[in-house]
Amino acid sequence: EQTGKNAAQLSGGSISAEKVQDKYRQYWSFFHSPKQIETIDKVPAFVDTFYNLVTDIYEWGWGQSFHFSPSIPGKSHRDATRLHEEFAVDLLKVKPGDRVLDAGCGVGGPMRSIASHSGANVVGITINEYQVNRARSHNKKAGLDKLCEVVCGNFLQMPFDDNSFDGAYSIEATCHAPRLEDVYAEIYRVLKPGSLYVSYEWVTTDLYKSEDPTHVEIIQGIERGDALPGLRSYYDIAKIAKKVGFQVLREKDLAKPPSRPWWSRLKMGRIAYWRNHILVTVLAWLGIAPKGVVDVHEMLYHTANYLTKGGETGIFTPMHMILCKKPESTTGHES
Ligand SMILES: C=C(CC[C@@H](C)[C@H]1CC[C@H]2C3=CC[C@H]4[C@H](C)[C@@H](O)CC[C@]4(C)[C@H]3CC[C@]12C)C(C)C
Ligand SMILES: C[S@@+](CC[C@H](N)C(=O)[O-])C[C@H]1O[C@@H](n2cnc3c(N)ncnc32)[C@H](O)[C@@H]1O
Repeated sequence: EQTGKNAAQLSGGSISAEKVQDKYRQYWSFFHSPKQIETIDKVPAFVDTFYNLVTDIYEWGWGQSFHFSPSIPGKSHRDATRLHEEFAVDLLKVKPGDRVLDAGCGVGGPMRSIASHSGANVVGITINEYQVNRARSHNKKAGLDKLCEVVCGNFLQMPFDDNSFDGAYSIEATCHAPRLEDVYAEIYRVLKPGSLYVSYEWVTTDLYKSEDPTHVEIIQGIERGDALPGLRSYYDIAKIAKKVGFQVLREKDLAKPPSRPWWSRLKMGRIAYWRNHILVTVLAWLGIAPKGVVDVHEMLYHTANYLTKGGETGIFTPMHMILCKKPESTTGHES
């Protein structure tokens, strides 16, 4: 992580440099014609395009774990991130040698902490091929390629056998699914009976009021800057988990006090964003970084502001935790 991306290596993921700007326009066209985003089967391709555009900037400006965590006084962001990841796998009660699924693994930051902490074998899946290559290379560098495997695929139709995992987790990833029941049903299918699944969900909280235009603007800003087909309410998560057959063991918004704000890291970065903006603009002007990178960086800057407002107003959380169990006997679903 310390020797990660530098600005001169910014790219458009698997998109060739000259097409980055077009792909950025295509990304926005999803929001300009809402019908497209409602066409559920187009969402994975739209999410893939998004991650081609942002993966390098995320790694460069945030690190290898593409998620938030509550800040912890006296601890670095890196340690706070790792503890948030270890908390997830501790809930799963897996042992060394068990096989654990990471649904939506990014470039594998969480996978590596979780494998080292638990000794379990982690299999990650991501829709984005560029992330697969980055994750594999990081796993190798970290000496964790024996414990960590990465597969390119869609978590709505996973290339894994039924009942083949001893545990599963998803960190800030299932928010990209147009219908949460589809990804939860897939995770349910691949888990062995009696195994646990934990997810950190992006949701609107009970403070969100759909009749308040400021609230609507913040939530739309988050959706547009983060490739989300539509944020769900916290209220729907457990209902959907039960619908696909899970027993819900625990549910908690990990952002609520006494947790410290997850958005303070975003707020503190204001000066860094300006420095980054200048750097990206100069690199694009010199022809070193692809042209569209400047637009993508600007979009992320605005997204950071919407996310901060979502955190400050309390109408949004990126860490609504749900812990589920696939029953030992799977005949008949709970209502
Ligand atoms: C879970 C998801 C991603 C969450 C976060 C990892 C990212 C959300 C917004 C991102 C960022 C915003 C501002 C960028 C800044 C302008 C740039 O200079 C450096 C990178 C940023 C800080 C960037 C880093 C990652 C985020 C915090 C979603 C997609 C479901
Ligand atoms: C915000 S990133 C989080 C990554 C990782 N969990 C982390 O915390 O670093 C969301 C991830 O979900 C993946 N994803 C989104 N939709 C997907 C889909 N339909 N199938 C597989 N992966 C998907 C993205 O490719 C990305 O890797």
